[in-house]
Formats: sequence, C-alpha cells, structure tokens
Amino acid sequence: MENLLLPSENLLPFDGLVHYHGAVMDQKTATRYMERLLGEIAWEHDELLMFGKRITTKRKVAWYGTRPFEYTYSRVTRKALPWTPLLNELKHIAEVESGESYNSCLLNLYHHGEEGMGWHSDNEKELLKGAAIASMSFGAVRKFAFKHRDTKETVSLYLDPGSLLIMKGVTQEHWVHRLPPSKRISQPRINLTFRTIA
Ligand SMILES: O=C(O)CCC(=O)C(=O)O
Ligand SMILES: [Fe+2]
Repeated sequence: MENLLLPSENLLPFDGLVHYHGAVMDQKTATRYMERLLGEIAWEHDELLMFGKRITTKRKVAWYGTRPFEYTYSRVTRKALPWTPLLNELKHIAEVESGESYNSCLLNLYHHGEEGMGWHSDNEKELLKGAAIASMSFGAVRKFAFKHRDTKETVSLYLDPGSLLIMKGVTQEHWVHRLPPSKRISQPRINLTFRTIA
C-alpha cells in the first residue's frame, strides 16, 4: 500500500504535528541497517507492571542514551545503555532530515505481525515537553495509527523500511498512537524512536 504524502504535509487535522518523510535511505541500506540492528543491539524482553503483576512482553526492547539517563515507564525504571556508532549513524540521519536533535533512543523489535503496541502517548516525565520524536522503521511494513483523546478521530498510515516519521508540538498531549497487530505479517520489524531526555 502507498502513502501519497509529502513530508511538508501535517498528517493531523489539529492539535499536533506529524510529518511522514517516507524512506530516507535506499532499500539496500535499509536492509543492511536491519541486519546490523538485529545483531548489534542488546535486545531484551520488556518487563511491565500490569494490574500489579510483572509481565514480560513478546516484543523485545532496548534503550540507549548519549548519557546514562534513567527513564521510568509503566512504573519500571531503566538506565540507558551506552551510545553506539550504529545508533550515531542513524541519529545523524534523523537529525539532518528533521532539523531537530536527540539524545536517546528507544528500540522495539516485533518478531512478526502478531506483536504490536497498544494505544499510548510518548509523554514520560523525563522527556523534554514538546520536543520532536523521530520514529525510524526497518523490516516489515506495518500500519501505524493515531487517535485523538477527545474526538476519537483516527489517522493511520503505513511505515516503510528506512522511513522516518516525526511527531512534534502538542501531539503527545492530544493524540495517542499504536502499532496494531496483523496476523498476515510474518517478517520482523524494528522501530527506533529518537527522543530528548530533559
Ligand atoms: O513501533 C512503532 O512504530 C511505535 C513505537 C512506539 O510508539 C514507541 O516506542 O513509543
Ligand atoms: Fe510511542
């Protein structure tokens, strides 16, 4: 499926700014980065507290920072792993494309389409409020959706390998987003969100 969108267009009708840049590298380069990310990142199953119980996610995650930041989500505190040359290359691409800067990166590995992420916003207290978040995707094409907290309006698009999606302004205050599961997809996908810890 095609997204006929220009990066200059805001995908949201109001209350935030979301720009889809599409692929920001050629597909051979994107495939190479997918392989390197699979091999070089310290992937771990995520532990969450849900209804007071400790649960382990099927998807794998990793969190890296340019400094040893601490970050708490779903009541679990984590310390950022030390920055790597690979992440530096990808952060540079995200910064040049978006004209913004970042100091940390949360990575998610979805082994196949049945793994996804539920509705949430990226509004953890450690994040610099209003700062841009750059989402870079590799591997399987997956659908990504936004839903307005009050009007329940939804906006969705497909995220291609090597693509960049920028969320900024008041987006996280008014919209939640998710990666819906899809039974038909058997290939893995990796997503990186470059963020700014205050
Ligand atoms: O995998 C994605 O595209 C979304 C990831 C996400 O929303 C997050 O890490 O907060
Ligand atoms: Fe998110």
